[in-house]
Amino acid sequence: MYSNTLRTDADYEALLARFNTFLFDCDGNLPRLSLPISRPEPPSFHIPPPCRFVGVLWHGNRVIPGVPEAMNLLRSKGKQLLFVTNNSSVSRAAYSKKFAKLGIEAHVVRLLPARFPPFLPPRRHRSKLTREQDEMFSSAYAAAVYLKKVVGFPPEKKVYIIGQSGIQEELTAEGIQHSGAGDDNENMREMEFASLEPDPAVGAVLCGIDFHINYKKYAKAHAYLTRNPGCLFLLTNNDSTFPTEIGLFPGAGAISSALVTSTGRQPDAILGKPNQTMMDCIIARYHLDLATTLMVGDRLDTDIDFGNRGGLATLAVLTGVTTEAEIADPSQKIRPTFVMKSWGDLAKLSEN
Ligand SMILES: O=C(O)[C@H](O)[C@H](O)COP(=O)(O)O
Ligand SMILES: [Mg+2]
Repeated sequence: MYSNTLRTDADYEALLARFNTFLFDCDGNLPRLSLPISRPEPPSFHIPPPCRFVGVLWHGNRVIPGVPEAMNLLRSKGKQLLFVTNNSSVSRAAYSKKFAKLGIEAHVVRLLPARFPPFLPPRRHRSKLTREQDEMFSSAYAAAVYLKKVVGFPPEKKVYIIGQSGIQEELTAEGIQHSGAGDDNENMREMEFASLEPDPAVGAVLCGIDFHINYKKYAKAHAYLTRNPGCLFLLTNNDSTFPTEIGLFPGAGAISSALVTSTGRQPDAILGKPNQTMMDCIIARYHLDLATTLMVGDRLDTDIDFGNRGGLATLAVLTGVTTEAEIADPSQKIRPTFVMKSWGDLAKLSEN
């Protein structure tokens, strides 16, 4: 048993009294990605064998019992909620659809479509949220802000993307030109190397989770990274695995490792959890008081390490990738401040 496992109403009340801002991990699955659930919703909440939940808030297309009520309780007490995901496959706006579908209130800015021409969008496309009201942070957004604000990426240069629409839309929203991603989903024909002539405008390769990865994308990224040593090599995140409702599959880190092998280069920056670039963005954007901010996640090597390194208290839930035995293991180097069986357990307080 871990020394600081919360289980009683008094434990939960003390947690709410101590913290004002709650950062939540979200987890991989999204509507278009999770496997279609053909059977009708079972009357009771049934966890299909052989896997457990895969996260903090939801399990595939099903919200973890008690989570919406627990989140409403936090909002009723005036707490600040932020959602932080390493999943770069879709934009933050797409996440807002998932939250709505699962009954979790989340204030997420709406982005322009990836192909939107670079002029002022019509009113219907402009988000009504201010940046401070936006509650969603993704590794794709962190990468776009890093390129814009930290690198000062030249407007005439392009980013070659191994990844999906999430990265395209976040780069477009920051006015950064890009190529690759879905444009290269169709693999090259045998030995058609002449067609891979690199685009001289490319000044960075940005790699994230890509469910349509192929040799053409790897060949183009390899060419950019080896022919021009000045070409930046950036990862949205390097999670080893991607969590789904039927288990773990290769993650963004597995996708980018092929480029590390072929180019002999290490990434110049990795933007997602547990790396602190995203944490620095969040702390600066929301002027967080670290003493009253809690990071809630299910993975020790990303969520909990992210919070620990950022100087936050951390809470590991047991509805995801990490088990209590792993946390309690004396050799475990990444230790959360607290452990809870499920974040949904907090809903009990709203019944009082
Ligand atoms: O491989 C990945 O990209 C990650 O496993 C995945 O997206 C994690 O998402 P998070 O748990 O940070 O919401
Ligand atoms: Mg997670």
